[in-house]
Amino acid sequence: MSDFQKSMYELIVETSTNLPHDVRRQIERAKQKENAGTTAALSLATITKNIGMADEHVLPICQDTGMLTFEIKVPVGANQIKMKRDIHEAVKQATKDGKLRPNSVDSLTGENSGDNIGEGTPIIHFEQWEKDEIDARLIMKGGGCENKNIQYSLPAEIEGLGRAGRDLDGIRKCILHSVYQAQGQGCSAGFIGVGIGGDRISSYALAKEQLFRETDDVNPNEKLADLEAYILDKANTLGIGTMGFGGEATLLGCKIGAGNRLPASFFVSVAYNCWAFRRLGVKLDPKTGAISEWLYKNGEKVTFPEDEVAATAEEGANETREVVLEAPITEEQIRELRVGDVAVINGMMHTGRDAIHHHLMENEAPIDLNGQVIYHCGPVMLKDSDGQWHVKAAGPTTSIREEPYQGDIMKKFGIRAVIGKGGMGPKTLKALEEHGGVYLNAIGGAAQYYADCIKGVEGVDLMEFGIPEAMWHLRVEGFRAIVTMDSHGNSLHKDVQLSSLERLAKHKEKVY
Ligand SMILES: O=C(O)C[C@H](O)C(=O)O
Ligand code: SF4
Repeated sequence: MSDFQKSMYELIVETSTNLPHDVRRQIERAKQKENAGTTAALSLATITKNIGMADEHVLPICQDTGMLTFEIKVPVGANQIKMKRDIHEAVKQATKDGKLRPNSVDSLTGENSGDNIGEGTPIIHFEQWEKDEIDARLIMKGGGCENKNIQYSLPAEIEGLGRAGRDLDGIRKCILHSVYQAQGQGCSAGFIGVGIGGDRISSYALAKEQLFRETDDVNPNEKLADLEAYILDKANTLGIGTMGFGGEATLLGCKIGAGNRLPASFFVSVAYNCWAFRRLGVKLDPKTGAISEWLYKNGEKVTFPEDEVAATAEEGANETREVVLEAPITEEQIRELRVGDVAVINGMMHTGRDAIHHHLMENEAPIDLNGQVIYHCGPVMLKDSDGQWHVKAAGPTTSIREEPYQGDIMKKFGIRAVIGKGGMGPKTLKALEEHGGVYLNAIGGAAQYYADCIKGVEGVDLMEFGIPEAMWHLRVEGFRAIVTMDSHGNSLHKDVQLSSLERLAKHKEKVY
């Protein structure tokens, strides 16, 4: 099986860089629904441009290359120990080549292993079957959408929907609520896999398993097929939209599986996957380990036009105001910004995510941050032979994790703008108002699109936190992000959350 390692390397690279055909078709469908010129349409155009760029340059679609999970079916007698070793080598190589971000972090020390190999990572499941061939599938599910997974234990009281009992209607309420509670934070429009029954663990496993179904298949169980169609239809009336900016496309796929449960337990588990739905598979010759067939590549491969972002921006030009910002930014400049404006950033910005925010609470900053822009981002970086760093992927990370720190840090260091995704909460909103700060929402997952705006890496501090968590000093040009929280107490996120809750409550009445 000399080719097995090579095949696994190909599977990893392809999964990270080339979105499956069925996923592309769903994104295209969502695009048709959005009205040209709206923020939702502009965001979707950025997403599709990013998909094209990743494909063309063979680079990660999103900088968070996720928790690598391999599901492998093998004929009797296959050497699983050797296969596991080969997968580890392939993962290390793909990390070295910038196709994967080093994503394996020691939970106790915080140390990043640097090569994606660590206690429990990557996840590899083997199962024997009676067929002669090997079937290897891989899903790379990012941390932001993983954080939006949710598990319900019925009966339960569901926000907006009331009592959910141990029946199909109770299940319906849980699933609808799961989409509402994710808002835009898992980089909507997303896909969900649902597991009904089992114990807590197998229920979640069943949910994740559903994500391996083709997005346009039909559930053989009629009741579940009906529920899937219902959820897809109704979730798209919630008005959460792409990145939670409001709009028509909130959910792109819903797949539900059911297993038996214990008499005393009734779990409904939901695995939320962002639009950057990276899962592929291959069939392999068991003797050589060579790829004989790719999975999830049947039907039309939609490719997206390159110039659509510019065209969509133009169509919306009458409704949105563009403001150019370059650090150091003054309080007056910030006070002029309103929710809905598009900020175009030139000059310097500095990355800072979980470890940096935690660090800055207690320590001084490594550089003067007065009037500066902080970017919630953990990029994929590669060093060349001259010791110069290059950005390989650099989209935003979920900002809400910094909610306990952000306001204090902005005030302490005089930071004027933070860029991230998914929005922040009341504490930050209040600080923006008091201090004169702004929150800018970049398009989650658009890691190639933003990497292209980064024209130079001027340095790095706090590398001891690992590549994704270090503070990178980046020089950018034409980096576009939308003002979604301003210094006048306005928050698009708050508004969308409230209006989507009202819409959710319309589905309170019994359906099943
Ligand atoms: O870790 C990241 O870079 C992003 C993460 O997947 C997120 O969605 O917040
Ligand atoms: S940043 Fe968004 S697109 Fe990327 S892994 Fe996280 S949730 Fe998915």
